[in-house]
Amino acid sequence: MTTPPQDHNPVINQGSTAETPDGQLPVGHTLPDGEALLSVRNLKKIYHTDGGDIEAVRNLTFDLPKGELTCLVGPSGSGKTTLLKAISGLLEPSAGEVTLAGNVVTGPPKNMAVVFQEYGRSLYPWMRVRENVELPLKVQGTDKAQRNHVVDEALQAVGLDHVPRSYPWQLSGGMQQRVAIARAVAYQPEVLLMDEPFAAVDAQTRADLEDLVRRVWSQLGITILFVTHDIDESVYLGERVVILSSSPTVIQQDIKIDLPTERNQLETRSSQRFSELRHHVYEQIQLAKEGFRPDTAKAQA
Ligand SMILES: Nc1ncnc2c1ncn2[C@@H]1O[C@H](COP(=O)(O)OP(=O)(O)OP(=O)(O)O)[C@@H](O)[C@H]1O
Repeated sequence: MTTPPQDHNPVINQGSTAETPDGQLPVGHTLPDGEALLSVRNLKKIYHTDGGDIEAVRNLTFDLPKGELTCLVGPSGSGKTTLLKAISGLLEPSAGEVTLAGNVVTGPPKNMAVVFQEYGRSLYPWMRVRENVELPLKVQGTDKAQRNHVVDEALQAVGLDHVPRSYPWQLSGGMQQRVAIARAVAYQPEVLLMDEPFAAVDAQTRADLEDLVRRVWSQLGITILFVTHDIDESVYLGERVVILSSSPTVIQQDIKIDLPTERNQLETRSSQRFSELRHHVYEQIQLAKEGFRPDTAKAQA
């Protein structure tokens, strides 16, 4: 694997001193002007609670180029959801900013869609599958002919074109999550954020949904940021894995995943490279859990 060029000026470098495999990207690296679709700059989030302030995210910087599938992985409670909510405009950052296609995010942007873990709560039970998928397009004012076309395509993409008239509660958990993905895809977002979307489904369904996400990504060219605490999932899915430190979170490492674009649950997961990458990410998460912090390690160096 070749090490990518490191000539992007880091705004900040929260870099890890831990051993890393080839292909590690400079932490906190930024892309030249105009190359990033999504930019996170010095993002900080402090929750003010009765029990005191909780700093969840600390001065985090990274870029997502258009069309990349990136996984964010970190220990439980590290701040993954907080970061995703701030990126999606659902949570106001305490400092720093997020820009999407050059525009500062101050609320949920039109060209972004989010899929959450709780598919059961994200679908309207009184609406049929088709109506659920169609709803955001209706709200957006898309005309009926175009809506029909886009909804058909989205249902087909997730393999649910045979149940358009079912209600969500008539479907399995995995099928409901596919409806949520179809709805996000039908909306034709530039960026799709996914927050542990498969945490509540069984292992076999999870594997199918992972392949579905990669298929949708390669067919439609959407930029995807996928949050997970599952190390294997992050390596299998991502073209890049951003590892978060424990709370208050900073980027611990940023790794390019040099597995083939065509992935297969059996072959890819049993390949030597998958095992090496998985091993590396696992070690980093263990370090994070033990309290290793790239920012303090650097200060002490
Ligand atoms: N609404 C809130 N008010 C106060 N503190 C919060 C709030 N939401 C999250 N936190 C705190 O911020 C930190 C990060 O939480 P967050 O849910 O973002 O982590 P996470 O990595 O998504 O966790 P998990 O993997 O367990 O879902 C934690 O210390 C959490 O207690």
